[in-house]
Amino acid sequence: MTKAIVGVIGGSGVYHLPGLTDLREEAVTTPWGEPSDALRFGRIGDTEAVFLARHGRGHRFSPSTINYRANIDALKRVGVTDIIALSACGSFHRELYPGMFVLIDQFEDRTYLRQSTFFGTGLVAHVSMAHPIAPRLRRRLAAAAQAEGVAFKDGGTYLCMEGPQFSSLAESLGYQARGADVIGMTGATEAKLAREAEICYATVAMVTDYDCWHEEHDNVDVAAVIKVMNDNAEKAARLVAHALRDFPAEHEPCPIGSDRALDYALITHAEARDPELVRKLDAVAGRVLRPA
Ligand SMILES: CSC[C@H]1O[C@H](OP(=O)(O)O)[C@H](O)[C@@H]1O
Ligand SMILES: Nc1ncnc2[nH]cnc12
Repeated sequence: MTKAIVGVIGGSGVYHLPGLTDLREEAVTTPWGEPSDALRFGRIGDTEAVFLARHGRGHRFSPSTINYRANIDALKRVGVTDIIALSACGSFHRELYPGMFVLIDQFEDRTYLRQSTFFGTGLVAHVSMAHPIAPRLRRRLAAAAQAEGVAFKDGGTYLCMEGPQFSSLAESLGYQARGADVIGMTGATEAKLAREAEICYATVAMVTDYDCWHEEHDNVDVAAVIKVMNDNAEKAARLVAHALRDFPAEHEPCPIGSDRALDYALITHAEARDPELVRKLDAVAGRVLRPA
């Protein structure tokens, strides 16, 4: 049996997780460098949880300079099986208003300045990203939102831009026309790495603004995002606490195989693998790389 341990990644405006009991903090180092912050271990109900501030406390890292690989490796290294990612986002629909949550099920990745894979020369892997969000985890979040009376939309596409600047009007209208529902700068990179690390991943996209396309609303700025997030922090904490209190003790196998993503992904022949890269992958891919 694999014990369920839930990682919670807090984004803009979420640098702590209220409700974590038996709190303990540990700086975890990884072969990919330093995570954004120390991991904070604790529990909610009987469920073990680990909190990580994506941008670090004080918001030190920009979406392009976050060491996503170190963040995901660190969570994997301490046994995290499922990640709930909390993310602020802009909305492309009038009915997805600031304060509403979207349990997205798709990403479009338009980033270009980050490391979004653990693999490469010496060990090539191609995992499926057809369905980036773990459906069972998403259902748990939907049930928790429902039970807590939090307004949410079930499903949606998150367009992940590089940033750090917000979009131009032409870009915003273009993303809207191509069917994106919300926009942020972090989710797709994290989801790809979580999939490679065989961790179930689901995003709570919290709408903070209408980007810059809505004639009756101001163009997004940081102050607006943080103001809505401050108003929402308590709602997000309630949703997470509810989901964790109801979490099963044993990790449930993912129906789409997020937790076995490497079963058919490695293509480099054993004799052609770079031993140094194999060593770096001890936590992320140990399940399939360790001799039987
Ligand atoms: C502060 S506005 C832009 C910033 O907010 C979002 O952060 P996160 O996804 O970590 O909640 C967005 O992705 C940008 O990083
Ligand atoms: N409009 C927006 N664009 C990109 N990232 C965001 N995070 C919050 N609002 C955003």
